[in-house]
Amino acid sequence: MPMEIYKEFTFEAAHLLPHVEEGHKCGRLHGHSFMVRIYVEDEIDPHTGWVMDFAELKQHFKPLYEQLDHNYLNDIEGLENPTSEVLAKWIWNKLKPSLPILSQVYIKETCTSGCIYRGQ
Ligand SMILES: Nc1nc2c(c(=O)[nH]1)N=C([C@H](O)[C@H](O)COP(=O)(O)OP(=O)(O)OP(=O)(O)O)CN2
Ligand SMILES: [Zn+2]
Repeated sequence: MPMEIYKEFTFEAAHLLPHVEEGHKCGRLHGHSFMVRIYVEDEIDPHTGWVMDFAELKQHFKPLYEQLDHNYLNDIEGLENPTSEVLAKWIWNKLKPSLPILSQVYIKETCTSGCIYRGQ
């Protein structure tokens, strides 16, 4: 029976959304405390009793965290229009090749807004 586990990260970043209509609040430079959850799904290893060490999951996300945290997202290649949806796909595409059991990327941009991406 497969099990899904996750590791949660928070990072601070600034952005603006370049394609919103004139006067939209998100067209102005502003920042968020983003929350990201990385989910993986696989069988539980009968010896370790886990799907994957949470610390290993953290290692996978570390290079992306370093790129994102305290940065201006629009300057990052692939994040020129940094909506939650674009960010979720960007993280997915970066992680999936080295983390094939990746099952979901969850982004929380504000207390009340976010998105979930499960690949195509
Ligand atoms: N589908 C999307 N809509 C919006 C995104 C997005 O990434 N995807 N982003 C924004 C802004 O970046 C904004 O910072 C977050 O939007 P919003 O939830 O409207 O922010 P508030 O905290 O001001 O929400 P209230 O519930 O109205 O207080 C906009 N839309
Ligand atoms: Zn925003």
